[in-house]
Amino acid sequence: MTEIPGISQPPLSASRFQQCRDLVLSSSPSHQTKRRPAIVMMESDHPVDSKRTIHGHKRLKSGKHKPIGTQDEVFSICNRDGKFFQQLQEQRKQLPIAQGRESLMRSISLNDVTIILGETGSGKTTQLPQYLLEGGYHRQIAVTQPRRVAATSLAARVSAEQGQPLGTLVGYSVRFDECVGPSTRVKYLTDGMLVREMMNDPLLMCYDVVIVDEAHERTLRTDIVLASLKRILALRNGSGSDSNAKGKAKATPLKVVIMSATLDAEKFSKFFESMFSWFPTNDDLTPNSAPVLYVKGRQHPVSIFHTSTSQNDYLDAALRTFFQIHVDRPPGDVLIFLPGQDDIENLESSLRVFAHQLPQGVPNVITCSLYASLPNTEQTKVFRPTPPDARKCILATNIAETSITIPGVRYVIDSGKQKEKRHLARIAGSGFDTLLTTDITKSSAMQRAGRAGREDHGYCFRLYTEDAFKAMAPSVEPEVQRSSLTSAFLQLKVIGHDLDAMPFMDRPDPESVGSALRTLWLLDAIDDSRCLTDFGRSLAKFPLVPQYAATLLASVKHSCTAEAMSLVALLSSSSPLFPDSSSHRDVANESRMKFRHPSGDHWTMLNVFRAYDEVCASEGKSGRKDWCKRNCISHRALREARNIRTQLRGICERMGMDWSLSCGNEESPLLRSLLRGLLQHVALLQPDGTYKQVMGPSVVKIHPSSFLMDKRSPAIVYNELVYTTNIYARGVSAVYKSFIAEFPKLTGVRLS
Ligand SMILES: Nc1ncnc2c1ncn2[C@@H]1O[C@H](COP(=O)(O)OP(=O)(O)OP(=O)(O)O)[C@@H](O)[C@H]1O
Repeated sequence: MTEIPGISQPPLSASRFQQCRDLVLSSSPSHQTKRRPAIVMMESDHPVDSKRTIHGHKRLKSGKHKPIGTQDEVFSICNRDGKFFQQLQEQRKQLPIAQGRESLMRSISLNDVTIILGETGSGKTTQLPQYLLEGGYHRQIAVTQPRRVAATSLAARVSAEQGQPLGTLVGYSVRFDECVGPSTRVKYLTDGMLVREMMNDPLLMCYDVVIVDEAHERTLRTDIVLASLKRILALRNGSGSDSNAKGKAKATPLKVVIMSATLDAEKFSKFFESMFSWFPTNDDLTPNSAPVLYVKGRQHPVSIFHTSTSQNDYLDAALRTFFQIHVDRPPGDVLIFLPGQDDIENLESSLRVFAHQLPQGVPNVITCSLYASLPNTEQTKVFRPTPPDARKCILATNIAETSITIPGVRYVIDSGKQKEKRHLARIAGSGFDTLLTTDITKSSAMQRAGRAGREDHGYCFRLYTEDAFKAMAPSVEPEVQRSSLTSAFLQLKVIGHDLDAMPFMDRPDPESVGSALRTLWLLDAIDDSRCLTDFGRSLAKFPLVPQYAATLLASVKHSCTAEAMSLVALLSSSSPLFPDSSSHRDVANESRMKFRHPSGDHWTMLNVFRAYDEVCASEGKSGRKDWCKRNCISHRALREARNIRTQLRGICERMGMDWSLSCGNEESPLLRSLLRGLLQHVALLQPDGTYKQVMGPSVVKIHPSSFLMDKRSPAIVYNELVYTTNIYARGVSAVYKSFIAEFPKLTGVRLS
């Protein structure tokens, strides 16, 4: 892929923005201090592939802002005789990939592995599965995506293109949500769900083709899929060591396609080339390379702008750039990439304030957001049509970066920042997860730009200089080298992989490997010889981190499964139950106090959940929301937790567990179950009032937000550590030392 060289072109015309900004900024105390000039943007002289643009594509007359692809809409447009269906077929023919259909199909039929490098918007993700479907692959085709919003929206779009309701011919499968039927042939699923499927079907026998899309993201699950596919190919297509599997599987070879717009194609090709030297082979096996095919061109060009100077405050820069676009540029929605939820919420409230004060004649602004912890129903709002007299502004994290098309988006504002999860395996015994705000990579920048220009000429405004772009790392460090490996290793054990021999594309960090194996051993998921135990197999059945799955399984022994299910659902929710409210912390603390339980945070959380369940029984949607608002509690977290609890109940039922076992208000059974999962998160009181980890070197303090009454309890269990000025334990409950003594793996520890 070519880098975009910079040139100096006139900046965006600033005059009208200046006028508008003066007007709106004057009302905001935080922006009143000084007048800043409009951001000066330099346009790149090579908009993304304008020369290779294929013209002739028209924006749909009837569906100018139609949210093609949202689940609600698909059912109404799946009429194959309808005009809309015909228009979609015309659109399909215009996509650059259509010209290469024959050669793609030929390459896939001749090779076990094909690597496709195609520009953003060339049609890879939506079209290739349909070509395969129409080209005689009779069983299922899996298309993996790193993110759930991409999997669900793509399935809906492709269903519409096939003229079928979603969940029939084309479906999706993501954690806690599935929409497939007996006739489903194309399944869009997250890479994590494919790993889950391998736990029941290690050779993926139900699939003819597995397409690994957006492989450049190198998520942990993508890397596991890639390594597993290598093994599966040897067994299904070659002559692996497992002769039984070979007999059954050879008649049904598997085709693998790896796709991305910004891939280090050579690295992937080499990875698969070494496939047959890695596995034992017979003479009849012809070494098979992985050809790289390039899909040239995109439908519409994207003009790229960089700021002329670096911006210290990307939120302020995004705000000004948005209004600059809004006032100066023709219609089209705006997609702003920001690192995280906090930034999105901050910018959204500023945008709303300023949007209310726009001069007459300037279109309205509608804001909506898109981030991982937003419930599905909220996420799909971004696909809704924008009224003709308004401009939509979507504030998103990098979950909107790859694969998705948001109809109507013509402008992208890229902050150049992202949140990156890192596991610091060397810290605090069991390791420690942290979220850092970091600069994005070149590959991300190109993907972000690619979200514009899906339906028409697009524009991408980067809030960083061209030099900063050039200095960016080409691609992201693989997640396997910076994430906790505990859950992934448990899944690999269940699939039957030998961890030491697993052909990862990049070797994981040895410290993280050690830390993951230690955690699995402590949980009794693996034995002293590292073999998977029955308990470990049961843990893997839950879509939870193994620690919380262990708590849930232990709750049967302590007769508190109903409470444990609610607690782990809350702990697994992606939003915190008690959001930080620095501006009115005292009010928040006071209103939450009525749920306080003397034993600490876990029972306090449970009290909230119980009270919310009662509210749900008597109140409608708005009553529930009001109740949460009054008590300064996150409605989102509770709603998500209720959904997770329902899923867990289903799994418990399938496993023959009695989920109705309740301990009432007796606190010990739940705390003992919790301890079973969080053995590595136990600390003992020291004479100076701090706590020393039982299984790690760190001295920790109880986080100030904790509801624990006795801050000098002899022993505590906690959910996580946070690092600020000190190391704090967050989500804390007091436990008896006698509980800790119940665990033989902790007996080396002096408890008195
Ligand atoms: N939900 C949708 N609504 C409207 N148009 C869509 C939708 N999904 C896809 N398209 C159209 O199909 C084109 C190809 O999309 P597709 O996702 O297949 O491209 P891609 O090559 O996989 O791009 P990327 O690498 O960015 O995912 C888009 O540029 C857009 O014009």
